[in-house]
Amino acid sequence: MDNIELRQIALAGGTILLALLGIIYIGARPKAGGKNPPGPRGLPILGNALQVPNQHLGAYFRSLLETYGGIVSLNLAGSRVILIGDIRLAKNVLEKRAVKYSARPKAYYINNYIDPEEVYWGFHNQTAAFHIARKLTTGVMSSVRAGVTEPLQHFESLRSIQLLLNDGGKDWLRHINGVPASTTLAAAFGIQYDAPELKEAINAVEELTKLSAPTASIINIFPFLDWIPGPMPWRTRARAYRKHENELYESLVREAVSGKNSGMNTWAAEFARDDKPEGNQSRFMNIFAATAKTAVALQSFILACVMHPEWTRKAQQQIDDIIGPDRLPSFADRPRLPFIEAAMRETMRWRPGVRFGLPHESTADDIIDYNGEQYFIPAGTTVFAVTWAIEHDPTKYADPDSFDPERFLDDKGQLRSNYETSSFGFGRRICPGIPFAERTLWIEMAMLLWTFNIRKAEGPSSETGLAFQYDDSDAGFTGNVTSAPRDFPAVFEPRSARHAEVVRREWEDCEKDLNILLPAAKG
Ligand code: HEM
Repeated sequence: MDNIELRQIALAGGTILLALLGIIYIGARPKAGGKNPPGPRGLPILGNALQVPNQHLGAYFRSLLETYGGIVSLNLAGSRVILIGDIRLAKNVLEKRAVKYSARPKAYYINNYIDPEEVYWGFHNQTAAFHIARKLTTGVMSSVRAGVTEPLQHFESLRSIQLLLNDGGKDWLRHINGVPASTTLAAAFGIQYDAPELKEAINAVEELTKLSAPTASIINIFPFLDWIPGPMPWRTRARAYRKHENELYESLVREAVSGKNSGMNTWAAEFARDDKPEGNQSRFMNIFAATAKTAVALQSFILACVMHPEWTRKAQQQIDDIIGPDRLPSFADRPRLPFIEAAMRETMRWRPGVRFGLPHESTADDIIDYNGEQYFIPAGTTVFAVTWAIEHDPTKYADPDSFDPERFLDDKGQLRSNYETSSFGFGRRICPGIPFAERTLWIEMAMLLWTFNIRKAEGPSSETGLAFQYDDSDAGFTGNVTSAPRDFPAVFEPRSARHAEVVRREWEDCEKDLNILLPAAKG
């Protein structure tokens, strides 16, 4: 849903509403028993639509929450939006009242053309299909929790580390992005990191991301245009995408279930098994090609190493004390390396990849109590839990823009027990991929810190002739639904010749065959 342009959509939506219906806007009025949450004053008809920026929506939402408190109401040309900037309230609404707050707002182009069969179940409401897909995902994630994918995740991280060693970080973004992409697609479909299908699957997700943006098609704004018969551009593009996508995923699932990858314990094989009560559900596998959010977290981690290197010395000290210079970290070391865990939590807090979560939609009228006030939330309200505000609440996180993993550690250097985060969403729609994402992040961060000192590139850039200006403010990040650091150079220096030699040796000796890394269950 990148390139979101709420303002344009709301503006056009509001205008068309007026023109077609000729109604006089009466505003989103409070009902008996509760008032509207506070928010900026809007215009007649358009409400706040003209105030909403096209980019950096997360920053705008955060500034509103700082001005008005932990809950803000916006009226986008008649559509009601609630922003939440307080984790207690987010849990109270999206978790305790999940029955009312777990739908997704509908998008015309996605629902009617891009994904009419609702296989990308994260976009859609809680239908029977959604419950089946979610249950199966919880099932594969329980084997992830049990460690089934850890050998694969260890291998993929080691692969990226030796690539970084070989080029000193010249192509670091590609190597780092490759980790979540090939780990997820191997676990899901058994795709090898060098298989052509990997690139194809990533391209298909990129196209889906574009097509699912609210601005992807004029019919999101003017659905009545869809009455025009014939080969309109939105139909042609969606049809081409669907055809290519169906062929791609059918072949990925076929290879995983009965073809060359069928010797592996993949999620596709699990979804396709027809001896379970739900039968073969492999059509829900497409969603697992999305790996961007994990990649963004790794990019932000590299930015934190480059711009705020002070903390890396402490992390490396702990790694040296526990592991020493003769081997790389492995998952077995995780309980003894709380600093890495804290650095991972701080990365997710400091520059969350999804700055205002994914929208939930309420399905029944509700009244919520907050700070002594009662607020009325009508059915059909879009609710955003704004991570960018929640994770930067100065009453909870001192100096919230500084990168400081130690805020998650107690006096003895152990992890504090009260950890909670908004970065993965809430309630019935909370990210089901957390166990997999966390393992990918942890092992990659541990290996990077063991092997390298990661620093800024010095000297003038060959392209501009000027020193590169590093920037961790909003301007240094893309301002879409997924907020990633803009490209920046980084140098990956091995901490010693010994460290480099150990990486090369472990890479040479490690198991590389996915059939062995992900063995199919016997019997
Ligand atoms: C650092 C990495 C990740 C982040 C920050 C992240 C974040 C999120 C967020 C914020 C949501 C929306 C939650 C809500 O609506 O309340 C979500 C949904 C989802 N995520 Fe993740 N995610 C990550 C990695 C993954 C991975 C690795 C997978 C799968 C292997 C995954 C699968 C999903 C799915 C299927 C949904 C839709 C759930 C639903 O609608 O019920 N995510 N994620």
